[in-house]
Amino acid sequence: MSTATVRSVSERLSAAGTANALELRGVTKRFGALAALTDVTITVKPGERRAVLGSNGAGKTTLFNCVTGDFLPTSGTIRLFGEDVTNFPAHERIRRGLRRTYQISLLFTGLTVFDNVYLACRGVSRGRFSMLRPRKGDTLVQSAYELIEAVHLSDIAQIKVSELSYGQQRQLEIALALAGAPRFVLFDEPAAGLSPKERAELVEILTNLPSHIGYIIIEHDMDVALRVAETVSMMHNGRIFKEGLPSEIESDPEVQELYLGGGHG
Ligand SMILES: Nc1ncnc2c1ncn2[C@@H]1O[C@H](COP(=O)(O)OP(=O)(O)OP(=O)(O)O)[C@@H](O)[C@H]1O
Repeated sequence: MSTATVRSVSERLSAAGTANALELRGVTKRFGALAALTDVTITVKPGERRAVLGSNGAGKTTLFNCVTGDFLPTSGTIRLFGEDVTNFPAHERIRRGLRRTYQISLLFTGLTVFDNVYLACRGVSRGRFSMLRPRKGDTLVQSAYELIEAVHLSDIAQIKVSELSYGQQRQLEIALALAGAPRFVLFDEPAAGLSPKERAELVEILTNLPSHIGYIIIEHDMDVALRVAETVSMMHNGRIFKEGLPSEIESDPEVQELYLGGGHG
């Protein structure tokens, strides 16, 4: 890692607060006899960008589902910005600044890019049941346009989602996840199905997110993951077996054997 990168990372971390963004301690999740997660302990600092990598069935999605509250862990604790949220429902975690994207699309394809983002902004703000049309000067309108710009879709803000390319739809999904000023985002395979050009754009979008927003990215594309993450956790069979900097992970023989050479994905 270069000196410039190290400096910008530490500056960002100190600007983002003191409590850890996310802390998992001894998290186990069983489905009947199957342990999808076993004794998972992870600490992510505020503003930190972490990749969680591992082969199919390693437990990555289950990890996300435990963090969001879609699943309750069988044992262990989960803290979000210092608060124990282990038994909190998903909406309480969203209120505390947690967001996620999904592998499946949740877009309204008959609406425009702007309408999708505006509705997401309304959905996480007060007065969301108002039937009034958005007005110029409305702060939510401004927020929606800022998010659209952040994901490089300004030129097509008034285009219907059904007319967007697959890559543009994935970019829009990132904008939806960013609605309502999140502090921590879980990105679930955002590069899946993207062309090389779209992947490069994704890398740019993620690396240019506001500095206080930390995230975990699950990604099968090692190249994307290692470029957008500052730290990496490797999973196998429901356990974290290695953590390190992208450069350390990339050159680690055990990782190479289990993941890079093992026909993952
Ligand atoms: N709801 C569920 N009920 C039963 N078993 C489940 C459930 N969800 C996940 N599993 C099992 O838990 C294990 C971990 O699955 P998980 O989806 O978390 O892995 P993953 O690392 O996300 O894999 P992939 O990269 O293929 O998405 C797998 O053996 C899977 O079959």
